[in-house]
Amino acid sequence: MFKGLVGIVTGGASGLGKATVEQLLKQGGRVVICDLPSSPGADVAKQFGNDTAFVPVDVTSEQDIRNALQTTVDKFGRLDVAVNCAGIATASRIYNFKKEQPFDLKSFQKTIEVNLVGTFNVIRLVAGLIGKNAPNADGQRGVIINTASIAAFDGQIGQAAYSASKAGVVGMTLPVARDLAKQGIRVVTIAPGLFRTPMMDQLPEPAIKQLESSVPFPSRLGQPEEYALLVQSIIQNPMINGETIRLDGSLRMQP
Ligand SMILES: NC(=O)C1=CN([C@@H]2O[C@H](COP(=O)(O)OP(=O)(O)OC[C@H]3O[C@@H](n4cnc5c(N)ncnc54)[C@H](O)[C@@H]3O)[C@@H](O)[C@H]2O)C=CC1
Ligand SMILES: C[C@]12CCC(=O)C=C1CC[C@@H]1[C@@H]2[C@@H](O)C[C@@]2(C)[C@H]1CC[C@]2(O)C(=O)C=O
Repeated sequence: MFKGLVGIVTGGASGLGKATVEQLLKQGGRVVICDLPSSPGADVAKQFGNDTAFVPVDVTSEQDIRNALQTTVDKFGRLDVAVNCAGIATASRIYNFKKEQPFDLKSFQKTIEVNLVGTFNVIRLVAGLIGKNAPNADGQRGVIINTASIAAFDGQIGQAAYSASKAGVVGMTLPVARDLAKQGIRVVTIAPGLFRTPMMDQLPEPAIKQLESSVPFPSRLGQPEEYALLVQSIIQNPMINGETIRLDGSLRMQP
């Protein structure tokens, strides 16, 4: 279905990103996995075979993303789709009254830097390469897909930094889609609810069970493959643009 399609997936060594890489490959695409040098990205690429490459990147670095784009062109000749999955989850209350300690500013800045600035950095750089493609019959040159979170809308206690970073991704989706509309590049954001990934696996099982029971239906954590299926649908459907799609089993997070 995606024969000839070339994608970049940030955070592609783990969780939602890794499932996306697998789905794109299954559909006949070729994929560059971008993830931290400390990630298992090299092993993951080896496991997936010749239609993948791993480029160690920090999404906040311009040079790293330029290197990834150069590898994409050298190895696969073009870029059609970029999926932003790289992200970190942090938690802290705005003020700890017992310790008389305000939220650590560096931690806030780091969360914004990776989740928001990193996503922006990738979008602004991949747009140039996708824009070089010849348009299809519909005028489309490619698609950029971002990952926010339902925390962008229903931020819980302790999520000021994480929610702000993800709300920033939601907020820039429409203006960036408008910026790139003339070039025929679509921009869409997915806001996942609770998904079973290494990010979530850090929690003790009883906490996971409790989180599962909070999802109305289906009352379980989402599977990374279900996120990847939405990525596939977004790529396939040319009318989806400038929108954030919740993927959450109708969960609305409690305070
Ligand atoms: N798992 C969940 O329930 C949900 C996840 N999300 C978001 O989905 C995205 C993927 O999360 P998961 O797959 O669950 O997490 P994960 O922890 O399994 O994967 C995240 C990947 O991002 C990479 N990464 C982190 N910082 C990076 C940086 N500066 N540069 C490059 N790569 C970096 C990590 O090395 C890791 O491989 C994240 O943005 C997360 O905030 C959103 C809502 C729910
Ligand atoms: C903070 C949460 C929820 C409460 C808990 O027992 C453990 C947690 C750690 C992982 C967090 C949990 C929740 O806030 C939702 C997120 C932030 C989760 C990591 C990803 C997450 O599912 C998300 O981004 C949801 O939108």
